[in-house]
Amino acid sequence: MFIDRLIENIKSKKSPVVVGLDPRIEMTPKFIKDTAFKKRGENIEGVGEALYLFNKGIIDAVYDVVPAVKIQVAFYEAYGIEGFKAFFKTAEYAKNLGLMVIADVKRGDIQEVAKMYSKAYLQNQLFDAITVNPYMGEDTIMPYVEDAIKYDKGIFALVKTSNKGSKDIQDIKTTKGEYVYQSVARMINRISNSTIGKYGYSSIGAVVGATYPEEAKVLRKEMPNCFFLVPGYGAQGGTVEDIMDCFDENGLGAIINSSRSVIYAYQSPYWKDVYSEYEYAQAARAEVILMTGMINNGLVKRRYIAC
Ligand SMILES: O=C(O)c1cc(=O)[nH]c(=O)n1[C@@H]1O[C@H](COP(=O)(O)O)[C@@H](O)[C@H]1O
Repeated sequence: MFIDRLIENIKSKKSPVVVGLDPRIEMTPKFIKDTAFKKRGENIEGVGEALYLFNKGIIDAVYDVVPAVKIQVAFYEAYGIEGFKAFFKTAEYAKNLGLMVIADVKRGDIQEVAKMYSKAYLQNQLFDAITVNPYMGEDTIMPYVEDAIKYDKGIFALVKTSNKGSKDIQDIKTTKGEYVYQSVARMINRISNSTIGKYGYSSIGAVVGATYPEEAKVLRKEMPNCFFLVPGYGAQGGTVEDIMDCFDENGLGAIINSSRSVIYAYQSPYWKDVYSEYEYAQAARAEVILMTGMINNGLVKRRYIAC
């Protein structure tokens, strides 16, 4: 089952860290752009090649220390077909090195359309899981749930997102006296009952932002079946302390995504005097190892089991 494989990958890598492959061409090291543009031209094909080469370097540097990567489709979709090629090639490269691949596509639409999104990603062997947006209602996420079960995949449904404006809608009080995100959490936790693995978690998980630790603490209790995908660590301000309540006492229950803080670690004040842009991938590895150590340290301090 997807969730059991994810947990076993976390245990074997001793890390709950997910590297977010969200590459920006303007932040790509010059030596990579030079190589890509020489090969494919200084055009959209060259951009696609540069994004792929950048990702390949990061994957080579981290595949043995993290369980999964998350590839946010917008960074590729922006470059049309060439961007999509880089997206799929990146997924394939990561998969071949044993990483689990989360396609961050945040889909949501009426059932008939959702079926096609599900066909595109959950029925594609390159992807282990996708992110979905459940705010259009239960019927709209059922095609993903059905495919997750049928094709042994996972989904992470947005519950409490990391952005500032997540309060605008998600924190509205309902007539039942709870927040909208709690109603969504209840719906997802109920649906997740249909596919529980041997560690007690479901392949139907939730996205909970690192930037809302109080809400995460409540949600950990209200969604006992659901593994959390936690974005917002690092660049968006989430800290180790902020994510601790996303875990259970066995050190399970959450994977922590960091995109910018890892892939551009070589530009950060912390690493910029240590690694040059030629060593961007080593810097990403150093950052991932540091992040893993800090999280495991935090878990041990709580007397939880480390990953
Ligand atoms: O679903 C997500 O992954 C997601 C949900 C959310 O609430 N907030 C959020 O930032 N994300 C994603 O997590 C990543 C965050 O990137 P960094 O801020 O660079 O670490 C991006 O790929 C976002 O699309």
